Amino acid sequence: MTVKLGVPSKGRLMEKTFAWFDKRGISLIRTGSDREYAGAVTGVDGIDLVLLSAGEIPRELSAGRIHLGVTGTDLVQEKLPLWEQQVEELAPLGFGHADLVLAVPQCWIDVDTLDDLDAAAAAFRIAHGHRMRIATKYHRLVHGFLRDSGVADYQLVDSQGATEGTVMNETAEMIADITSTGETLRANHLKLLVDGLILRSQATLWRSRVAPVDSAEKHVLNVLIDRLG
Ligand SMILES: Nc1ncnc2c1ncn2[C@@H]1O[C@H](COP(=O)(O)OP(=O)(O)OP(=O)(O)O)[C@@H](O)[C@H]1O
Ligand SMILES: O=P(O)(O)OC[C@H]1O[C@H](OP(=O)(O)OP(=O)(O)O)[C@H](O)[C@@H]1O
Repeated sequence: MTVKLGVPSKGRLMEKTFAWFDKRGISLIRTGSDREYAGAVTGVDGIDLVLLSAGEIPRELSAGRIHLGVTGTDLVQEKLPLWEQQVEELAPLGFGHADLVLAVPQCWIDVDTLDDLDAAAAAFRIAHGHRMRIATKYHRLVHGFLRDSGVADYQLVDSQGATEGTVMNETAEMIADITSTGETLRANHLKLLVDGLILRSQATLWRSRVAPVDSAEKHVLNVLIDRLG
C-alpha cells in the first residue's frame, strides 16, 4: 500500500505547499488538465498525492483516510474537538499566517476590550430583545474563547465567506474571522478588540495518529519525515 499525503488543491496554500516540499527535494505535481484534481509525488517512492480542500484535510486525517496532511492550525483546532489525540504536528511550514480575531464596527467607540463587549452585549440584549450576533465559520473556537472570557450574551451566525461584509449587510453586529494584513477588516470599517485574539494560525504539516500503517508504509513515512526534517 501507499502513504497518502493530503494537500490543499488550490490557491495560496497549494502553491506554497508545493514550494515547501520542493525545497526539500520532493516534487508535488498536478497531473492531467488544469481543472483535474490529480497529482503525483516524485523524490520519494510510495506516496500518493491527494488534492483536497484545506477545510476537509482535518476530517480526512481524523478518519485515517490520509496519513499526512497540510492545512492551517485554525482549521484543525476548529474541526477536530480532540485534535491532539487525532493528529500530531510534524512541522509548522512558515506561511499561511493568520490570526483568528474578534472585530467590531469602528464606530463602537466605547468597545475596545472584552469587558467592554460584555457590557455592550448585555445592553444590546435589553435594547433589542435578542442577543448580539457574531458572524463566523469558527463556531467551536469562538464559543470556547468567549466562554473562557466570561462573555455570554451573544449568538453565533454561520458565515462561510465574506464574513466581514455581514455587519454592513446587517446580518450580524460583529465578526470573528481570520486576518492577515488587516486590509479586509479596515475596508469593512471594523476594528480588533485589543484582547480579542483567539488563535494564531499557520499552515502546518500534520500526521494522522489513527491512520493504519503497514510495515512498508511505516518505512516510507520514516524516509519522508527524515527528508523533511
Ligand atoms: N488572508 C489570508 N492570509 C493567510 N492565510 C490565510 C488567509 N486566509 C485564509 N488563510 C489560511 O488558509 C487556510 C485555508 O483557508 P480557507 O478556509 O479560506 O480555505 P479555502 O482556501 O477557502 O479552502 P476551501 O474553501 O477549499 O476549504 C486556513 O488555514 C486559513 O487560516
Ligand atoms: O487580513 P487580510 O489580509 O485582508 O485577509 C483576511 C481575509 O482573507 C480571508 O478571506 P479569503 O480571501 O479566503 O475569502 P473568504 O472571505 O471567502 O474566506 C479571510 O477570511 C479574510 O476575509
